[in-house]
Amino acid sequence: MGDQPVVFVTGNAKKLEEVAQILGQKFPHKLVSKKLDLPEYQGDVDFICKQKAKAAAKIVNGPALVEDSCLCFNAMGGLPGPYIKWFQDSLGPEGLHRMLAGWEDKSAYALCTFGFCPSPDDDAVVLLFQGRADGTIVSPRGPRDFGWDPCFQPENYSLTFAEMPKEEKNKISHRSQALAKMREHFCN
Ligand SMILES: O=P(O)(O)OP(=O)(O)OP(=O)(O)OC[C@H]1O[C@@H](n2cnc3c(O)ncnc32)[C@H](O)[C@@H]1O
Ligand SMILES: [Mg+2]
Repeated sequence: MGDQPVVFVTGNAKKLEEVAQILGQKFPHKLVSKKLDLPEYQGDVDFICKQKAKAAAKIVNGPALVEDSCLCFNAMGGLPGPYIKWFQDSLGPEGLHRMLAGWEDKSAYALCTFGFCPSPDDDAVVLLFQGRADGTIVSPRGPRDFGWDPCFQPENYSLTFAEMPKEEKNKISHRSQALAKMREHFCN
């Protein structure tokens, strides 16, 4: 990989903001970002992240980092899962909460998977780092600046992700847990 910078490719400004806040200087490689909407692949999350990371590495023609976030409702066998973006865009946090109206089980988990692809070569091996936060889907509370944060209340907390100070979310979130694993890998 040499001294080439790692390019974090995402079309989501809020994701990028959190990644920068969480990682800070604690990453041994130079990390830059590129705002670009990659295809929304279908399949299980590992497959999606591998495809996404390979596509990104080809676009930037070098080492690339991507991330895919799922929101999984236990009552629905893990759906919407990787398809949450479309549900979030069409229904918003109210609609997501209402989707579970017919179910007693409101539990859910957020899954964040980073995919690191070291090169644009077809046979490049993608590394995955995953973090998970368990919680409950509640009637939305708090600012509306990031996706489904207003309707996700993490386990053992009385505030939704949206109501929490950013530093608090970043201590416990699916994203921070995935990044902790990634840091461990690259710093060892
Ligand atoms: O370009 P990429 O990185 O793919 O960015 P995206 O916005 O398309 O993101 P995903 O494909 O991973 O879809 C995840 C959806 O969940 C939302 N989301 C992701 N992380 C979140 C978080 O921590 N809190 C609230 N909403 C989140 C995000 O806004 C999307 O609507
Ligand atoms: Mg996406």
